[in-house]
Amino acid sequence: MSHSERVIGLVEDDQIMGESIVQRLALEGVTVKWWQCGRDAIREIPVSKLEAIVCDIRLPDLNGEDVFRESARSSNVPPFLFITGHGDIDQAVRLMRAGAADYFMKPFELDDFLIRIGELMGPPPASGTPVLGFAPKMKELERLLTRVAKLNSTVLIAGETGSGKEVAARFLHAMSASDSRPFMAVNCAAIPGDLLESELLGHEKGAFTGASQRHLGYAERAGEGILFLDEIGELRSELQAKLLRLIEDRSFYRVGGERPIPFNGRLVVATNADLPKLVEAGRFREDLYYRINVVSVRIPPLRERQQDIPWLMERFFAESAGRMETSLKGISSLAEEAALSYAWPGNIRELRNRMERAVALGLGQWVMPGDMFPEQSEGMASAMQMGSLEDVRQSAEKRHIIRALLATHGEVGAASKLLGIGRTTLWEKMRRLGLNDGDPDL
Ligand SMILES: Nc1ncnc2c1ncn2[C@@H]1O[C@H](COP(=O)(O)OP(=O)(O)OP(=O)(O)O)[C@@H](O)[C@H]1O
Repeated sequence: MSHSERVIGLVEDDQIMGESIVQRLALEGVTVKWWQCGRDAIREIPVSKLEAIVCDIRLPDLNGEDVFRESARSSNVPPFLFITGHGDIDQAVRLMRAGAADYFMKPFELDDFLIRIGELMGPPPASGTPVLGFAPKMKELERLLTRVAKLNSTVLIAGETGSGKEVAARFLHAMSASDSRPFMAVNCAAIPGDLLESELLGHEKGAFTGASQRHLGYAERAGEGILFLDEIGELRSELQAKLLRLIEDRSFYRVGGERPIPFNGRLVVATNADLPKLVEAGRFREDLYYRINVVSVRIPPLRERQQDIPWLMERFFAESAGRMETSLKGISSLAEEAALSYAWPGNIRELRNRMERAVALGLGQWVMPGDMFPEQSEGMASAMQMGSLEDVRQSAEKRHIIRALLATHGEVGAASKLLGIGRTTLWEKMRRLGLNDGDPDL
């Protein structure tokens, strides 16, 4: 369990028990607000933003049940976990019926107790500002990568070109405990095949003509950090075998080397190819595929997460406008609409490039569709003018809903209030406009 900057409450008068819980949770990155009597707890719980409360049943002034019932009056009561002695078991059961989350009978194993608290707290909340995207799929991906960052297994990131695989790998690195360690990115398709081995694994002096000095490869320079291999599907078969050995033995040989070099890093690989198909075609080793496919995540293409389009447009606009002299003040709604109806085959990279170009060349006050899509501006303008009233209404509605979702960090409930419609109606509209992934709770 690892929960940074998370706070739970503890109502416990026993000094030794209290201290051991506080210290143990501190090791897990959880801060504990500790009260030694019931009245103090009742007063402060409602204003303490707690994710869970651990409460002894016997307290010097009140009973744990009083603390629970008083706190339960507030609308946002965190889950209560009671600590009970043998004599209190009936009361603990009654409290569970009244809505308490669980109880632990003394004496208990602290590790089991911590696991239960971890379950009650749930995964860490996604931070207010998403890094990878606003769309529910991207928020889920962020949560998944945050969890995976704590492990040391190989991660396979699949996704179309330009969809943000490297950005996701860097996010994983930033979320891991070793974020101060190296992140070594290697694009297997960009380095000529005959050079890739020595770039990746290094070489000894004299290993081949021109090898005048020993060279440390990316795998070695990654140290205990991350070795990110992009376009893994492009790896030649000899190198596939060497990579398999690196994963299995956690060591490798520099070209021309006779001594195995330990690999202490974490391997993260990415592909835009369909690896199972490459395996079927005999172009990618099946054993290597299974080795790298321990944890796999897929980055959805931009067309499957339209909520992210206006958000990314604004980010890239601000970025480019901050770098260049421009008369532009912002993005027109027509440009936003055009971007929402475009398929983005080059995904985020294409969006970034198009926005950069628009800012560099745009002459008016607002980025217009023609600035972003010069190759089809005429066609688009006429398609827009000729669109049916229903099409126009739908695209305006879609844009407005996306704006509301952006303003409320993707909270459907809050967005529905902003839009003055019911949550179910908004949900239904989002489904119809292709703005959700089928999970009504997101
Ligand atoms: N969430 C994001 N926020 C801002 N920019 C992003 C995001 N995701 C990707 N980008 C930008 O989009 C471009 C492509 O991203 P990235 O290189 O991570 O994609 P990729 O899937 O690894 O591409 P390729 O398939 O070519 O290897 C980069 O300029 C990157 O900075």
